[in-house]
Amino acid sequence: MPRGPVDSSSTPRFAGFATFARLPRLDEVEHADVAVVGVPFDSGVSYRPGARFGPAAVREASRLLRPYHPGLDVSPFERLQVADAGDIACNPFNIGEAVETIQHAAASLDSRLVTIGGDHTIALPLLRAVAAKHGPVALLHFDAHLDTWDTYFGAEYTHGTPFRRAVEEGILDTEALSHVGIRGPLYGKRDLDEDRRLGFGVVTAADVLRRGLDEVVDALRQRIGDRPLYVSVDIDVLDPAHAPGTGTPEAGGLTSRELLEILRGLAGTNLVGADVVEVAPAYDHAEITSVAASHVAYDLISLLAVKEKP
Ligand SMILES: N=C(N)NCCCC(=O)O
Ligand SMILES: [Zn+2]
Ligand SMILES: [Zn+2]
Repeated sequence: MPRGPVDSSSTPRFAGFATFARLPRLDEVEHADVAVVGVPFDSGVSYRPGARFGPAAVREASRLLRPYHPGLDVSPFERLQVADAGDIACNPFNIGEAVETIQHAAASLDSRLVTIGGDHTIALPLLRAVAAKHGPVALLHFDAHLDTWDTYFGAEYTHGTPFRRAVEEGILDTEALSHVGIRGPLYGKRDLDEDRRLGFGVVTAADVLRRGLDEVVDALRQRIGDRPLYVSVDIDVLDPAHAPGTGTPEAGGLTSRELLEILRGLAGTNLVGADVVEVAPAYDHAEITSVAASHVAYDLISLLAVKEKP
């Protein structure tokens, strides 16, 4: 029987250290099927800094999560041993070194990972670690931004470039790459052409509105099939009204309800790892963004649990 969260009906949920969802720490359990790990790194950002404080904010906001997920009909912490692995400590002054550190720390954890960022740079080393175990993976990328740009100021590893690097490195299955929630001004039309050339399909934020959730989910599921799937959620996929606490906000985004419904539509896919990135609490209000991110992480864990359902 897995060790679950602290019981909030006997110990007030606002008391004690904040682990994700009040789960045990990794060193308190023998083995974890799923580990929640923080990566407090934001040296790859192109605008507002502050996502280094994301993991701590999401853990704090996750105190109110409860153990049963009615939408997916699963108690994820009963079905799987889930534990909080703490933070990967990486060099804030050397992005290349930080990328290596994150890759090796992720690879050394013997659990499926749900990672809390940190800026989007961290998706690259996380994907490297996943691909080392599963081979090239399908990618479902929720974001306002393509994040397939080439370089910023000549830098290869930034929060706007992880998925171009990942395609170049051959760690993504280029038959099954999708962005969801794309919107906002670009540098030029070429951005879209190059993104398409890399193999990505785009579901814009407007598509979610106009085509509707069921059609979007069906199209995404068809593209994913039964391939091993990595889900990367940049919280700025949400409208700034739903996620003000982020570094590169863009108007016209998804509601948190739409995002959670799309995630729930992924039940039964072969999810192998996920991240939630770009929570920058200094720009947040009333924990709007970190609450949304904690629910996204909870849904991702629940998807992993549903997958294991007999
Ligand atoms: N990955 C995030 N959040 N943002 C990328 C923005 C890149 C830019 O400044 O154009
Ligand atoms: Zn973004
Ligand atoms: Zn991003």
